[in-house]
Amino acid sequence: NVVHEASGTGTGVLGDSKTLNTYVYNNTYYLFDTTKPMNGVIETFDNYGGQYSSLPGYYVTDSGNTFYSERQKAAVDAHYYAGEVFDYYYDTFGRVSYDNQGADIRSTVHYGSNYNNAAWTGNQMIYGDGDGSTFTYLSGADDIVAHELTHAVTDTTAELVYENQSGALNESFSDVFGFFVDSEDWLMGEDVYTPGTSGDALRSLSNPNAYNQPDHMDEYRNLPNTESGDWGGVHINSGIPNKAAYYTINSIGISKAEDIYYRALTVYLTPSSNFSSARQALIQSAQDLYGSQAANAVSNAWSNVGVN
Ligand SMILES: CCCCC[C@H](S)C(=O)N[C@@H](Cc1ccccc1)C(=O)N[C@@H](C)C(=O)O
Ligand SMILES: [Zn+2]
Repeated sequence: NVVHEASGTGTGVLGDSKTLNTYVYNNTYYLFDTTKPMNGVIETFDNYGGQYSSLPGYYVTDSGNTFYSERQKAAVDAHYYAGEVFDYYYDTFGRVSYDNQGADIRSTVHYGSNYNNAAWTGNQMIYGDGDGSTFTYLSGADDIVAHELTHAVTDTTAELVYENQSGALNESFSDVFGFFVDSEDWLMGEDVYTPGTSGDALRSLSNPNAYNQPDHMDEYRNLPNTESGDWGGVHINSGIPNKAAYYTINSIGISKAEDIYYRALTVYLTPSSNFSSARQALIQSAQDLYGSQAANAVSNAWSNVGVN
């Protein structure tokens, strides 16, 4: 409520300064954003690598509403970018939080030990610190935050099963909306990937091959549906739908593409959708919204990656 709303400042993972929506109570400021519609709050926690508690951990607080410490950097970005992704879905599609019902958006930073990953647990986002070589704090990249929060959108809409082709689609939609939120480049995770090396990334939508992903069905990797098989290669075969998205966006533009991807995800896709049914869902969404020229562009994009 308004009497407790406050505006703080923080230093992000990359050393940048950000304004934060905070909450003040008993002279303590919390990373707790109550500014969004439908009473959904955005709240950020630190669980100290699980040393003292499981999830979510402890609210990130500061006595001066100034979140400048090294430890607070990951929380500053997790909090700020969660708000940015909320705003993206609300401003672009009118969607109120990931469930369209104003669900609270909860993040925990400093998860695990040198954890080179981030995830949606089914209830909240978690961000590792990285090992300092492969990754630095993973919440420092807005495309990663958008990737994880899009899993929550997928889980409340298409519910694409996280294995094989439906799982690769699940991963791809998270990457594609990561691009839509951070559409300055086709790279994924570049802001926090290999802090010692510039210009590289974990994945590329424009050139999946550059990071050992297939970009055509001829290169589809039939991996076992096990953890060591990346659940049938969900992070590998996502290169194919990612490349189709690259072609689609290049031919019809970001604005039309994001509407088509959102409609496919929320209206047509189902838990067991495969690449071919995703192609059909996107063609139908394009036809519904923008007619046959856009529908043909989508069809061509998927033909270019060998999916018909
Ligand atoms: C529980 C473990 C599996 C969860 C995988 C999460 S959803 C995921 O896909 N995380 C992203 C993080 C990311 C996103 C964009 C850019 C960089 C990194 C991911 O791709 N993780 C890779 C490292 C993986 O799990 O193989
Ligand atoms: Zn993912």
